[in-house]
Amino acid sequence: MESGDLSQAEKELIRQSWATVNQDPQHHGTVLFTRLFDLEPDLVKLFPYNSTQFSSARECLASPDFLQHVRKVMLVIDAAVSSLENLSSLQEYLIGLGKKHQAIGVKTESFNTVGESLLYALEKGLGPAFSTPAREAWTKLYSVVVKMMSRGWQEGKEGE
Ligand code: HEM
Repeated sequence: MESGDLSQAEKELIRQSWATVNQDPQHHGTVLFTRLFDLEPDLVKLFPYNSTQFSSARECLASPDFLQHVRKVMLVIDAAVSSLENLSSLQEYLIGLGKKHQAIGVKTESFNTVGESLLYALEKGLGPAFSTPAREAWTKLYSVVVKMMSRGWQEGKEGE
């Protein structure tokens, strides 16, 4: 799907909701990852900073290194929201990012769980303002991001 599939009204819903959530990316990003680890607890093992694995999601979520990753994810989403008129400008970057995550050991299905967790965090952050059309718009946007990352993931897999 290309960015042209998002209507102007959908782009506006995305911008509005992100303006609220992005006031506190650390908090909403932590809500996202808390949900992600509830849904897929094994993902905690893929964050071995300084070669030591966290023994629990709670320990991982409290680590400054991990919080940097939360920040990185929120920055990628912010870049997507800022590039709604031209999402293909992010293509090369997202392909590279997908390749990197393949090397780290992330499965493509986990990208979808991140998407679910993002919707969860938006819902928690926005409450009733997170309308059904807003949810649909975000689902479309995130699927463009995942599609590009998955392409890179596949390239990484084939290059093994
Ligand atoms: C599916 C679960 C994910 C896991 C287990 C995971 C894990 C990791 C790990 C271990 C690193 C390297 C250490 C670090 O930079 O903190 C990393 C880097 C990174 N991740 Fe993730 N990640 C996941 C999802 C995502 C998603 C969905 C995004 C963005 C939409 C993302 C964005 C980034 C960025 C921007 C970097 C830095 C890449 C660089 O250094 O060039 N990650 N990730």
